[in-house]
Amino acid sequence: MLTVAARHEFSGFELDAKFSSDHGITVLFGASGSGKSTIAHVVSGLLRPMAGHVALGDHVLFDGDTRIWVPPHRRRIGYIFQDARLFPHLTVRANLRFGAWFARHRPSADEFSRITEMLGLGPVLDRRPAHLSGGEKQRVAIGRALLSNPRLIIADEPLAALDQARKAEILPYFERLRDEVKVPMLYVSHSSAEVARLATTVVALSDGKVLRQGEPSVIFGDPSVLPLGPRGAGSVLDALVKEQHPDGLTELVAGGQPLFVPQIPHPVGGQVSLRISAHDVILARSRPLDISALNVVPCTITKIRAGDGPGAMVALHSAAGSFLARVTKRSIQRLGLSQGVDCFAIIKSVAIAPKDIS
Ligand SMILES: Nc1ncnc2c1ncn2[C@@H]1O[C@H](COP(=O)(O)OP(=O)(O)OP(=O)(O)O)[C@@H](O)[C@H]1O
Repeated sequence: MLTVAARHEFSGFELDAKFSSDHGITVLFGASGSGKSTIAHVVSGLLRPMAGHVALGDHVLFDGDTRIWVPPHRRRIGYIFQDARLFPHLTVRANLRFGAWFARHRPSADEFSRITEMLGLGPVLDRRPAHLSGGEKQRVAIGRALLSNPRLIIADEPLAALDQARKAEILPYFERLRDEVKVPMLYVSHSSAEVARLATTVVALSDGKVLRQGEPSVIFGDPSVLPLGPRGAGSVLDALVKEQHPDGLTELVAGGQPLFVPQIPHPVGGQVSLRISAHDVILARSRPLDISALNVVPCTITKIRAGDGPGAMVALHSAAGSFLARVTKRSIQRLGLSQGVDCFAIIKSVAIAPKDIS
């Protein structure tokens, strides 16, 4: 369990954040300048805050009152940066071993091959970083962090420097890390799509403070937690794969509600979480007939939040889970939408891309 309470001031910025996280991936999520990296630095020991308390389990890393301060190299924290930061003159194998050596850990041959296999690094072990793709470099950085036998891994925007194709290549490795490796991870991101796929817990930050903490489906179903503005908003639903249809669609079921998406490779019975962008949801007061969209979900409006511009965010509750819909204020008025009103959310199947499903 990671417990963080930190207060710090830079000129013009005040951090006053408190949260705790347990297993899996805890994502620090917020707009640029909200304090994500500052918190990561406090936890890793790169920054000593003015006051607070940081502990990993019963291991106190920092305590302002009792002046406990464990230096970074003694914290047993593996760090994954935006750029992989590998040693250019060392092979992949030597880079991986360096992580272990630096942490004074001697991984067994078994541990080494389990981790290199999990990250698909077998074929590149004898190459130098100059001969690796951006995605491969980042996989080596993940392996190096894991081989240092860490109590916690911090990944600071690990996908930010990669193009879309490389991002898609790396995301499944982080999913495997979350699901198969028992080391908890603190993951810094401002991409809501990334958060929706990876997060076990989201800590939403704004102006150096924790707005809310919770599961992604709860955080993204709340229109008041939009640190990135409406464009990044979307909800996360948990669903089961029900059937693969021969016309290229996969049928999911969420809380008894069928949802059709473009075919995904998951087996029938498998569990997935899917991100639905608030922009891809249309609202209707009555069930629309003769409509091309395949997903029509009965909902009740739980909250409406109007912005300064023409748009508004509508939070909806349905059997499938909580949704967000981005509509205009004019539509809200025209349809007579308000809290407690029943309506139908319409989602185009093709709006849910495979990258939004994990
Ligand atoms: N060493 C420093 N000295 C002065 N100000 C700093 C320092 N480090 C960070 N800040 C300021 O603190 C604020 C929070 O920065 P931080 O890097 O934690 O944000 P972030 O959420 O990680 O942003 P981004 O997504 O852009 O990386 C910013 O206003 C930044 O300019």
